[in-house]
Amino acid sequence: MNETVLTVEKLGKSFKHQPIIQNISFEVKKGEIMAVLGPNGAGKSTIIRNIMGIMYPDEGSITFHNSQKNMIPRHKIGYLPEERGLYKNVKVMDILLYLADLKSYPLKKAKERAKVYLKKFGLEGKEQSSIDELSKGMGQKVQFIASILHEPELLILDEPFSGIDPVSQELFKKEIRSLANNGTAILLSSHQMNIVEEMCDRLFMIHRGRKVVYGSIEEVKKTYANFKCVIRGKNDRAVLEQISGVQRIEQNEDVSTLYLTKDIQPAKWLKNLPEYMIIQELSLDRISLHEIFIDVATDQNLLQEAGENYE
Ligand SMILES: Nc1ncnc2c1ncn2[C@@H]1O[C@H](COP(=O)(O)OP(=O)(O)OP(=O)(O)O)[C@@H](O)[C@H]1O
Repeated sequence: MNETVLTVEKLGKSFKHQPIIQNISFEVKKGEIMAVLGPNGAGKSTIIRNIMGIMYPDEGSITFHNSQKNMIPRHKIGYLPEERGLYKNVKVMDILLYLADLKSYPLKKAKERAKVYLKKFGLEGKEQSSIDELSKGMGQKVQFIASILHEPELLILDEPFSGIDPVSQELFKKEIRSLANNGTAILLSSHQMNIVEEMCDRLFMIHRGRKVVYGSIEEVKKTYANFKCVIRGKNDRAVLEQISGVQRIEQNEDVSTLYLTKDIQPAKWLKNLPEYMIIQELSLDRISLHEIFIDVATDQNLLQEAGENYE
């Protein structure tokens, strides 16, 4: 088991006596990508700001390795805030070196790494351009480079993919994965569920400031009905209700969606479908993280297996 880099324990924060986050506990381990998810206003940035010391928690503790609060070594943390923006009239290389220097990172090494990363992100030749001469996406790339230049042990990325094109998204994804493979602990907040599903190891989902889901992507999917089967064809609900392994049925005109219990074996289940069923089209897919998110965020709680209480 990898060593724990960040421990957030029972974190609580209120604004004007209104609780914003409550009893938030999770860990980020060396070499893993942990996602913090939740609908707008759920409290993701508040958690991140408390970790970064931009805000102080009312309750709970934040531990980096074994050191708490003001002992947290800031130079070992990289942070890409939700609010983008670097000094506008400063040159790209100058800002990168200045920020690395603030983290006490050696100048020569910072310059070498800056060149490598600028090339990687297609910004070769832009070293002497000022930030306001760059496009928004280019500026974001520079800010991302600034967050990783000093080789942080913990990297916190608040919505790293917002506002960047699909090609650049691939570059970001590749780089984030490679940093994790080299041991960086990564905490990432994003609204793009497909990306989270694809690249994160574990996730922590909050809703109205409280934990709703925490675990590996696999564990989370197991907690929710595993597969869904979509059938096009006019079938009576009564017929569908007799099929074993069906947890819940949704019908919309001729399309029926069957949410299946997690104990079914897909091939066996398909084989046992009644012969008299009308099937024009059929698909069997895993529930996506996107669907789980919508289920949680809209308070439906329909996808979670009946009787399960996810802890
Ligand atoms: N400084 C503040 N004063 C008062 N309320 C605040 C402050 N900062 C955040 N809030 C409130 O706390 C709640 C959580 O905000 P937060 O920015 O953490 O959400 P989020 O999950 O990051 O949302 P989004 O996905 O929209 O970025 C919101 O209701 C917000 O209005």
